[in-house]
Amino acid sequence: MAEADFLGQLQVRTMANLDFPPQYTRAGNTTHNNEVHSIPQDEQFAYGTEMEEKLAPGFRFRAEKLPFIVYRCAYLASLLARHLDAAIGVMITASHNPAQDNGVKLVNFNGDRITRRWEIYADQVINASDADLPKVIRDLEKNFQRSSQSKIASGLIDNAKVVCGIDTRVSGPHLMEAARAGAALFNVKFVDIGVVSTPMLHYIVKSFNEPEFAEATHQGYYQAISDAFRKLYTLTPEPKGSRYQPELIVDCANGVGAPRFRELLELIPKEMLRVEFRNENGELNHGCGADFVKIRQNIPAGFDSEAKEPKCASFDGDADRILYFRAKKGYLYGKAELFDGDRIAVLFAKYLKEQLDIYTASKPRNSLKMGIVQTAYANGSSTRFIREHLKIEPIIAPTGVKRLQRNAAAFDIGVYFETNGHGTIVFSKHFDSVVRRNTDSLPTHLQRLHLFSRVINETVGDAFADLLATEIVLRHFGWSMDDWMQKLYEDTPSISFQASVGDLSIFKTTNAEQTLEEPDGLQKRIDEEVAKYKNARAFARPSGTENIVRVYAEADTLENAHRLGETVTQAVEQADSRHRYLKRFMRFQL
Ligand SMILES: CC(=O)N[C@H]1[C@@H](OP(=O)(O)O)O[C@H](CO)[C@@H](O)[C@@H]1O
Ligand SMILES: [Mg+2]
Repeated sequence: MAEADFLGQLQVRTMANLDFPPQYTRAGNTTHNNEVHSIPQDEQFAYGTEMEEKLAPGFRFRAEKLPFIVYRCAYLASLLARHLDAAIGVMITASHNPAQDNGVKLVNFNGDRITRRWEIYADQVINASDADLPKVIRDLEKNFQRSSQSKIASGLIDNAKVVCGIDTRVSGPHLMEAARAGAALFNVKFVDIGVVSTPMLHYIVKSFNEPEFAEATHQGYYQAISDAFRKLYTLTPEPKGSRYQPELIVDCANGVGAPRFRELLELIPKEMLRVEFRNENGELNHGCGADFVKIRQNIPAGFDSEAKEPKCASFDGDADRILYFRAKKGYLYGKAELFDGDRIAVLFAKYLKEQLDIYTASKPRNSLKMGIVQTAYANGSSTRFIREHLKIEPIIAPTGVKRLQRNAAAFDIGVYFETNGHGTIVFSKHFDSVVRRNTDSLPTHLQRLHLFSRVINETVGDAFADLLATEIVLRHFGWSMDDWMQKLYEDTPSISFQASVGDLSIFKTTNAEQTLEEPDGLQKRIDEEVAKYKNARAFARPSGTENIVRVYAEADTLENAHRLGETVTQAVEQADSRHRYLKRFMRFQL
């Protein structure tokens, strides 16, 4: 098409006569059960926030709000796809939240989150009134007209596409149609990849844009990860006296883990790994799933609480988090003993370090640098183990996986995990050039590093990939669950509290959220309390997702951790009331 024609078309298309399907407007917003659920213009939304990034970017609400939001988000994805001439992802999920909720987030060309600039565009597009939307869109498109035109004119538009996935919620298929309509607004190809885990969507988007990475389909993802697992398995003989068990039970949270992980496992022979599935078809995230297990420290629904089931793992609803657990001995009411994100991270790091040390011994000048990133919530014993036994200084990053990932990206091998089980490993270009080469000609330790890096989903934390990686490493060490619990470190007793406060903004932290700069005097009080206990640590930080201050405390015994946590919570609440009192007093004075 001649450039002038295209320009003409684009101008016509982006003038105010744009045709929006009424069911995806604010006024006509229609839900999956065909009810009109209008969204008033004064209801405003935030994808990210202007000042500070949201911890969980995207939109997440009751599903009935979402049709018009998904429509507009998919339009924005199509604009980005056209601008970059690349595949862009739209994931429709509300993760571990209740079944009635849903959400949407966009995935950039490389499998990463979209940039800040695009988060701000998302807010502009979603918050526009129905009447203003054509103008908002036209103004936005002006910024990209040149790049889109020159690519189109030179015939390079073929890579632009919107790739959309949903989780298992009933509202999903309807929202998929809203996304299809949104992408059609800009005539961009739409690829419906159906019910997938969030990490599969990230992986498939990256695969579309880097065809050498993997084939961009469900099967391509299964194939790439299971191939690496099988090859690594053959390079991983079990040590003498091994107590490793190649079987476990998985809590699927009644989510996407059930159908998709079953398919992945079809490519792994039963003698390598046997998985029994639980919670496949019930109510999503209800009494089960990684978030439930972590917060309640309870055995999920569908599991025998009498310790008959030795090795269990739990996914969340969209399978981007994983925890291992087993029934805690001696508890009648189904308490769970957790093998959390910290323990998984340390297990991976110990394995990787072992392979790396062999490499470094032979090539001292061409070393690969490994780092481990945790948050302040990481159990103090895990941090000490990393420092003292692995001889690596762990980095403590502020809460939110993207912040961990950013820190991890500074290393050749960057392991990052949140305690709640969301994490993965990222690898540098230098790692690629040294390790990800023709596998067969490499010495065993490098082959292992290569294959391990392929079992892992480096785009984002992935419950399936993290499970397979954990099993390989347990087999490598010949470890049972007992060994995994006892041979690394013993968790320091810890407890979390929530303080409800009037104004979150008076709590200002520094030092990766471990120290309070404001309100004045509060940190000094916390320090004085911590000093009263052995092996103790405590901090308070405003949550980034809820209107509460979270308090975390650790000490030599659970009773002491509890006492410390309680005192710190009281101190936080007192600081809050004092602030409220002063504010009222000041108003009175004026
Ligand atoms: C203690 C805790 O679990 N915090 C969670 C929670 O953040 P808060 O800022 O603590 O509300 O939600 C985040 C986003 O999902 C997650 O990354 C983080 O780990
Ligand atoms: Mg999730």
